[in-house]
Parts: sequence; C-alpha cells; structure tokens
Amino acid sequence: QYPFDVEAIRDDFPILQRSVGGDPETPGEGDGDDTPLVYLDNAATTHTPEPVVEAMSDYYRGYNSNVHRGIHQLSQEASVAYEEAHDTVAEFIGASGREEIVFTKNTTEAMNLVAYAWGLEELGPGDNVVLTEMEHHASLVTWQQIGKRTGADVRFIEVTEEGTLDMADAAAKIDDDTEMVSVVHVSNTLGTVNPIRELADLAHDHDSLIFADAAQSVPNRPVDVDDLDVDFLAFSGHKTAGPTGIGVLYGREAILDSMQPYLYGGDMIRKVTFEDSTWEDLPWKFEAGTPSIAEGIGLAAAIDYVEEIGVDRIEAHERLLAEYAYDELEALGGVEIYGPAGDERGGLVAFNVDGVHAHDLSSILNDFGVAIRAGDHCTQPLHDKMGVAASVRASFYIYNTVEEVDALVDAVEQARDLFA
Ligand SMILES: Cc1ncc(COP(=O)(O)O)c(CN[C@@H]2CONC2=O)c1O
Repeated sequence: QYPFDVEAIRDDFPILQRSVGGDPETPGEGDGDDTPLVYLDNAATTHTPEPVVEAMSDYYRGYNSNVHRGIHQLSQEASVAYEEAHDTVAEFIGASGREEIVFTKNTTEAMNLVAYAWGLEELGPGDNVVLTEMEHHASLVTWQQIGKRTGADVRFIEVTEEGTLDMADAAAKIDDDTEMVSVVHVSNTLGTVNPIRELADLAHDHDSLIFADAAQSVPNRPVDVDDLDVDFLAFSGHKTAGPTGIGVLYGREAILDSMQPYLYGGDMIRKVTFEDSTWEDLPWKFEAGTPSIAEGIGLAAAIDYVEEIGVDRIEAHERLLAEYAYDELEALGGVEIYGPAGDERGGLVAFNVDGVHAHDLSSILNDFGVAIRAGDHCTQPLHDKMGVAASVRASFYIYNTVEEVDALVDAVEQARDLFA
C-alpha cells in the first residue's frame, strides 16, 4: 500500500538494523539492549542513506581540496562539485539559479543571516515583524532579539484551538508598517501546514517581505519558491536525508544583491585594500571562509536520492503514516494529540498520555526500541499556550512502516497502563 518500495529504501540505511533500548519485559529498568530500533524522530534529524555517505567518502578519498578555483586539478574538481551542488538545490526548490542559494550550517544560521544582514539594516522603531505563535525558536528568538536591538515591534499571529493559524488575526496584524513576515511552513510540533502563498500575498500587499521556515516542508513535500512567492526560504540538509553541517538559505536575487554580508573574510571578497573591500558575486558574498565542502556534496547527493523516490510520493507516504498514527493513538484513549486532524498535517504527531510525563513516556518507549522526541521541540511559547510543559512527538520519513506505527502505539498503550 506504500507509494514506493519501502523495504528497498530501508536497505540503504544500515542503521535501521540496529538493536537499542532496554528490555520490553522490564520497561523502565533500562536493562537489555537487543530490541530492534523503531526510529520515529525524523523531524529532529533523518538518517543518511549509503549513496550520500558514499558521495562524501568519495570526495574525501578522491578529490579533497579547498574550493573556489585553486589552479590545481583537485581544487578545480572540488570547486565544480561544491558549486554545482548549489545548482542541484536551486532546481530542487524552483529557484532561478545558484545566485539565490546560500549554503549555511543549518536552518538556524540561514534565519540569523537574514536577521543580521537584512534585519539590523532595514528595521527600526515603528516597523513590525510578524511571526506566528507556532514558530520554532530558530525564527522566534532570532526576530525577537532583532526586534529588541532595532526597536521594531514583533507580533504573533494566533494559533486556533485546532492548531491552525487564525487568518483573520493574520490580516489584522500584517499592516503597512510590517517589513517582514516570518512563518513556519509545516509546524514541527503541530504538523500544521500553513497557507504560505496566502500569507505571501498578504505580506506583499503591504510591501512586506516574507520568509518561509521550510525545515519541515522541503524534505517532506514538493516545495517551489515561485509557487509560494516567498522572498526567503530556509531548510537543513540533515532533515533531508543529508548530512549535518549544511543548510540552505534561498533568497530572491535582487534582495540578496541589495544586502550587505554579515560574515567577512576569505572567499566572500573580490578586492581588499587597507582602506576597504569589495564583495564576490552571489551567492559567494554570503559564504565566508572555507565552506562545508563534503556536506554540500552530500546535500546534493541527498536531493538526488529523494528526487529519485519522488517528493510527492514521500508526502503521500508520510500522510499515510501520520493519519494512521493519529487514528490509532486517538483510539487508545487517554491520549491528547496536538494539531489538526490526521489528513491535514505533515508527517508528525505530537501528543501526551494522561498522567504520564513526556520524558517518562519517551524513556519507556526507548525500552521498546521506539525512538521519539520528548520536550518542547524548540517551541516553548507554543507549549505554554497549549498549557503543557512538554509533549512527545513521533515523526515519519521514507523508511518508516505501518508496523513501526503499530510498535509505537503498542508501546504507548503499555506505558499508559504501567502508570495507570
Ligand atoms: C520548523 C523548524 N525550524 C527550524 C529548525 C532548526 O533546524 P536546524 O536545527 O537544522 O537549524 C527546526 C529543527 N527541528 C528541531 C530539531 O530537533 N527537533 C526539532 O523539531 C525545525 O523543525
């Protein structure tokens, strides 16, 4: 019933053969270590398939070198691979070319690049930045602090009881003093898929820019920056079957061209004198120093890998698992699930079990081999609004199966009864 051959995909991830956790016969004791891994923490990070590991190893074994046109052949090979990785990303998200693709360390750094290089320059008293109450700390804390430093007001579009955005509130808060709307595309806590295009139209009607935090959307569903009509977009390699240490900032070329860099040094300059310096072309102007070369090559290999499967099929697979998990957990009783109904969400389900603290639940689940996330998922203000200190979150990817959802639900049921 899957949109692609999940078993064949699983063969590309040796880590999935791991045994972990404690002994399900004595949950909570933490003994034993031969329970098969059920990895359901993909919103935190996804695993890395063999073709990606090979691509990075091939680089280190065969053409490791510093980039940006050293004269010798190794450097030219490394430069071409690293620069063409930008073209692969541009094509993947529908950008016009490598000029609009800046490699960063992760989504967090991409957001900070815009906050510092654009926000500190463009924002001042009387201006406002509009976020949502479901933002990840990567954008919420960043714009909150930039607001304090510039005097700009930071506003939050309200989240409804159902975990969706109050669009009437959005229309009220985005006004002619709004300079930036920064919105998570798919919430890493609620699974909510936000109407980015509608918000972009609202922002642009008021001459504001819009930034889409796509950390949970680019890896899991088709994303096209023109369809969304966003001015900036960010995502991370490690959530896209790629390595850690590489993220992407997409920016409209004209806007990136108008921005000053905020990290200075080698590679990002064209001419330096004692008095002043000029900058390299896009995107290199924003990539100071020796970049994460192997990681950029690994990201391109990861994008090739997910494109081979088909990102639309990945979306369908995750929806199938999320809907099944939502229905099965709800049927257990004593489980509170956060966010919209199962068929209107991204591939994740955050929940709590009555009478069981999220951290206790996740450690019991680990005894059953089930790896999920417990905590605030870097959305503390949202958890405050939901009235809970923490939640547990199961999140799905290309190698997960219905049987693994059954293992999750069974472990949750046993944990619930253990604490009853
Ligand atoms: C919506 C969203 N935005 C930004 C980030 C930051 O990404 P980087 O850590 O790659 O900069 C994350 C990471 N997701 C967190 C990480 O662990 N668990 C989560 O849900 C995220 O889910």
